[in-house]
Amino acid sequence: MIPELTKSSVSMRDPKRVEQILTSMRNAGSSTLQVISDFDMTLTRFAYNGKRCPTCHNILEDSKLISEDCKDKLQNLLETYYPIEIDSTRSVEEKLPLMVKWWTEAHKLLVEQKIRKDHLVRAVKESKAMLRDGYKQFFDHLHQMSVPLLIFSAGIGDVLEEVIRHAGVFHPNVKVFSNYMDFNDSGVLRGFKGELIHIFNKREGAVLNVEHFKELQSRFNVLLLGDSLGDLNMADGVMNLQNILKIGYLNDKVDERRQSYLNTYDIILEKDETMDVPNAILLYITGQ
Ligand SMILES: Nc1ccn([C@@H]2O[C@H](COP(=O)(O)O)[C@@H](O)[C@H]2O)c(=O)n1
Repeated sequence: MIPELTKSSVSMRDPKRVEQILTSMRNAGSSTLQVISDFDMTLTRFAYNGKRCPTCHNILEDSKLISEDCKDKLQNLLETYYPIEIDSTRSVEEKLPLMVKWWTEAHKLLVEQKIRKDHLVRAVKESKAMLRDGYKQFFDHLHQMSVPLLIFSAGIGDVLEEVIRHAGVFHPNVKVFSNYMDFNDSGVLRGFKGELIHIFNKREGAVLNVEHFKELQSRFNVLLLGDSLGDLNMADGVMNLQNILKIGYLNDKVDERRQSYLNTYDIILEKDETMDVPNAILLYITGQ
């Protein structure tokens, strides 16, 4: 049906069900579709030439905007909490308070650095952040077909926006839910706006943004892209949901986590740094 689904990186728990969902979504047409995607390590690459690529937080951590002492502290936090984030032996209940602690401590350290809003452009430009291969086709196709793309990220909204603006794909059909920085009148970081979004509270974030989903009521078919089990809840605010196809990038600790991803995502992409499969699926659904 879609040749890319036979790639060696692709696994499916129930290929027949995937086929049924795809047929249903294609028959309903692109006017009924919305795409909801995570950002870090889903739209961005996990690794390039064997080296880890940065998340939104890492872009700041690696930049000249942060003192060496602060870099060490943020690195310690990463080394402590990232292994917990991806630990398949711990429950979400056990991880949740630890994730809140990680995000809260990291944001406090960033605020202490008195980061200037007008320096973010340069930090992104000088960073090693990379969108996945095929990103341009993904963003441009959704734009051409007027399909809304919601990027739902526990990263930093201001940095995320700059990454996609820098790549020339921040089209008007893109909306972002994320942690946005709060700058004072002089353009200096003084905190973060609204409720904290971390990887395990995207359900609450989705429900809080009811107005967005109300506007998209007629788009009852959802293509969801994520890289963590927390991303599975990103579509919880969608109204009149009829079909949802969940694609999960499995980037790290692949053998330990394969079964839980197979149980929860419809399609999993193991160590696949491309947008080939989402792009092929979008072309199919939109009848191109
Ligand atoms: N201080 C931090 C906190 C989180 N991260 C990573 O960011 C990712 C969250 O962003 P999504 O777009 O994937 O929702 C998450 O996977 C954390 O590993 C970080 O790098 N530093």
